[in-house]
Amino acid sequence: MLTTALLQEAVDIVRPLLGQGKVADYIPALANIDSSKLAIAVTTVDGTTIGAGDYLEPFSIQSISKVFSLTLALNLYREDEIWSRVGKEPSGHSFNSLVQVELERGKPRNPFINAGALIIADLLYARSGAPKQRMLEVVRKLSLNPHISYDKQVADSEFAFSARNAAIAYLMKSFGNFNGDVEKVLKTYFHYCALKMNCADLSKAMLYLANRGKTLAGEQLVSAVQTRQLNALLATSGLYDGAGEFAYRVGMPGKSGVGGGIIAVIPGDMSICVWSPELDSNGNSLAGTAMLEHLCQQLGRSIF
Ligand SMILES: NC(=O)CC[C@H](N)C(=O)O
Repeated sequence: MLTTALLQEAVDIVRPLLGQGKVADYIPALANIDSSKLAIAVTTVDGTTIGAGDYLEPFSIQSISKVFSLTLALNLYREDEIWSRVGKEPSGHSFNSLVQVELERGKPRNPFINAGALIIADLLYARSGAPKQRMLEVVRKLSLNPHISYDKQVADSEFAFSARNAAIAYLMKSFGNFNGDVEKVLKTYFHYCALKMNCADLSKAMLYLANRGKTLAGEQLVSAVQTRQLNALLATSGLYDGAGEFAYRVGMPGKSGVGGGIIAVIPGDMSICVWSPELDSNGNSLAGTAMLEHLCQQLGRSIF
């Protein structure tokens, strides 16, 4: 049964794994994080949120933001306008790979690797006035927390070390698959990555994925069919090159970020967020995955 005690048990059981992973160090703002943080929160479709560990402490959500941006794009564009520019297939390459973009002539495999998320940011930049402000409004509304904000230091630091993402964007531009000004779109993308949220905020914000598109506040954000499609993409591509391992061990649609957060969903039931900053070799939270594995075993739940 889902109880706070079960969540506390998940936190306690993975603590010995600390030290086995590696904190993201491509920018100083992330490298300096306290690697002993451990947190889990769950929001159920009846609207209840429970948590354990450091679940009220905000962290950098990083690539988890790619779920919000794709959702926003689905609100602003017809499906064919999105899927003509980015695919729906697992990449089989690291999340920030350039090679595949070159080989596949500028069309990224899916919206959850960096190249694909940059296409989505390009779309949002083109059609939503003030795309940074819009995103803030959306996540604040989804999590019922008006205090969520961007971590300026992380956003600026990402931009200062943006060579690889800039290279990906320019390469896509060279193939005619990138319309906006690269630096402006990059800044938008980095701000999304620099959103600061805690596990409770994220589990609440992702409830629509477990609730046929309906948010915690009761609004229909995307249709039930779009929700199913989002979950399918998360199950196949949300954990990058670790998606197969994650499906095997956890068996839920999910999305990770290099800040050490992972969100996961049991459709019809609950949305979950875990956080532990140390990452495995695919860039997914090592102890976070183990917490989810423990939870799904104890609950006897999986989508498979
Ligand atoms: N996997 C991630 O969380 C990557 C996000 C990171 N800001 C990047 O663009 O490289």
